[in-house]
Amino acid sequence: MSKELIENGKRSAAYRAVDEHISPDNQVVGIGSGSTVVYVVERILQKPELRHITYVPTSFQSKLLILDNGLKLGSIEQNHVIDVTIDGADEVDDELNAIKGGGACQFQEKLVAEAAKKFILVADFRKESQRLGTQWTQGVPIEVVPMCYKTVMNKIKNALSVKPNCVNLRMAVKKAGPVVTDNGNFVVDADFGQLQDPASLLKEIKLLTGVYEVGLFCQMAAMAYFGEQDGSVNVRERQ
Ligand SMILES: O=C[C@H](O)[C@H](O)[C@H](O)COP(=O)(O)O
Repeated sequence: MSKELIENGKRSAAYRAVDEHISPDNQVVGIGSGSTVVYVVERILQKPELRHITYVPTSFQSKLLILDNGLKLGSIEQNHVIDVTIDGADEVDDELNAIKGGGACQFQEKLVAEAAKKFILVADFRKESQRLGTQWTQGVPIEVVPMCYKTVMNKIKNALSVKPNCVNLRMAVKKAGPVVTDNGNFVVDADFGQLQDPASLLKEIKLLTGVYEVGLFCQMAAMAYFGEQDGSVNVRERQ
């Protein structure tokens, strides 16, 4: 798969979503995390009429993206109501359920998505599927409080109605030891194969003591934009 095709896909999805959902009437906009959202900010910067807007980040990466580009930074404490949040995804199904957290940002992302009147997903063609767990096979990202990571992993293996194929503590790449999130927690990736009922699985995992947030965003997005290999953008709308 050429990197150029993937980047073009991310860019075209992000540009279209900004064009259709962020307007000068907006006061507060949520900025997701990850590599696709970089193109969201790129498009915003091309529109001087969007400069007055306050942008609320969903991670340290997204905060830097806002600050380094001279946009107005806001916080969720100051802005409980957000006009629209645009974010990336690791996989999105037919009903606009999404797996998120490939970059370990799912907690703040969910917070900012929930505060938004409209939540929009942007992704390249690799993220589009009929059923979650088809394209994204690394597992559902689950943020856990460090002292309970072992007990949570055991409960995921033994106490849920769906048995996982494997459960891994996510390890850092350029640091010894586990990934540490922006909230000081660890991430466990639990592979359940294709998900038959993501909403029920989300509820079950969320109830485990020590779970901080689950990277399943069920029925939250209003629309998803996928940048395709031929340069077009496929738009899915929640029914
Ligand atoms: O934790 C990370 C986020 O959920 C990202 O939005 C997600 O991983 C998609 O990232 P990317 O746009 O880099 O594929």
